[in-house]
Amino acid sequence: MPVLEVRHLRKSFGAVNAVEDISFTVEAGEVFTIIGPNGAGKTTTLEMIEGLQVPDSGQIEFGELSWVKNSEQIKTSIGVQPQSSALFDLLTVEENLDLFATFYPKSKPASEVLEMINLTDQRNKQVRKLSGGQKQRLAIGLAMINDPILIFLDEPTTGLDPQARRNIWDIILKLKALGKTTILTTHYMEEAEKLSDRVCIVDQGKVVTLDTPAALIDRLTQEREVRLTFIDGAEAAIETEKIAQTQSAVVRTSRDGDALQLWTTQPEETLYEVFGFTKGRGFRVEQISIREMSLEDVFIAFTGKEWRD
Ligand SMILES: Nc1ncnc2c1ncn2[C@@H]1O[C@H](COP(=O)(O)OP(=O)(O)OP(=O)(O)O)[C@@H](O)[C@H]1O
Repeated sequence: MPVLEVRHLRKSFGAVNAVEDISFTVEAGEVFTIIGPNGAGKTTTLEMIEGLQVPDSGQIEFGELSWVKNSEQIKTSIGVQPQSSALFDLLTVEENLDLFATFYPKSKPASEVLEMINLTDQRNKQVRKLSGGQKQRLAIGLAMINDPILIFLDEPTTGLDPQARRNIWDIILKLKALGKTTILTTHYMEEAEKLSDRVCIVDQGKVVTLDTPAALIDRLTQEREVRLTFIDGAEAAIETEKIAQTQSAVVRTSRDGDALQLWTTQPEETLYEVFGFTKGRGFRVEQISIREMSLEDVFIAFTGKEWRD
C-alpha cells in the first residue's frame, strides 16, 4: 500500500495557478524526488501535503489517514525540513533536538539522531557556531526527532559545497536503509539521479513525467554519444567518419579537426567497426569516451528549459 497518495491537487494565489493538477503515489521506503523549473509549484505541492497550506481541491491520503479527519496522527508520523529552517541559534545542537522532542508524544533519543546526522561531536555547540552544512544536518535531525515514517526534505543541499552535500546524501541513504520514505526536492540533477528511486518532473503546476531515473533516460533515447580523437589528425577523423556513416546504428556524426562525435544506438557494435577500420589503416586513437544521456537531458526534453544548478 502506498504511504502517500495525492490526487488532482490544485492551488491558486489570485490569478496565479501555482498547482494546476498534480497526482502521484509514493511507496513505502522509496526516495521520491520532485524536480522542476523555478515556480513550477514544487514547494506549494509539498506544503499542501505537509498540511501547511489548504488545497483549493484534490485529495491527500496517508494510507487510511487524511488531514480532515486525522491531523494529529499525521503530524506524529511525518517529519518536515522546510526550505528555511527555524533553528534556535543560542541553544546548542542537543538542546534544539530536546526542545523539538517535547512537541511530540513520542520521540527518538537525541543521541540516536545525533549519530544519524553525524553531529555527536558538536552536540554542545551553539547553533550559531555551526557551519552551513552542519546547520542543514541539524534541520534534518529535527525533522526526524519524532521518528517519522515519511520525511520531507525541501532543497536540503541548496547552497552547500560538494562535501557538505554528500554528507546530506549519506543521511538520506541511512534513512532509506531504516525503511523510511523520503520526499525530496532538489535543484541538483546529479543528486536526483543518484538518490531517487523515482523522479517526478513538474512544470507549470502539472506532472510532466514520473518514473525511475533509468527509465526516464531510456525513454528519452537509446542513443549514446561516442567521442574519438586521433593522434594522426584530421585525415584519420575524416576517413573514420565516412566509415561510421555507412553503419545503420549510427544516427548522426559531427567532426571538428581531429575530433569525431558519433551518435549510435549500438555503441559496442559501432566501436568494433570503427576500431577494425582504424587498426587496418594504422590510425591511432588518442582518446575515447562514451556519454550516456543524463537526467538533465530528460529534464530539458520534457520542460524545454535549461537546468539551473
Ligand atoms: N503565497 C503565495 N502568494 C502568491 N503567489 C505564490 C505564493 N506561493 C507561491 N506563489 C506562486 O506560485 C508559483 C509556484 O510557486 P512554488 O514556490 O510552489 O514553486 P517552486 O517550484 O517551489 O519554485 P522554486 O524552485 O523557485 O522554489 C510561483 O509563481 C509563485 O510565485
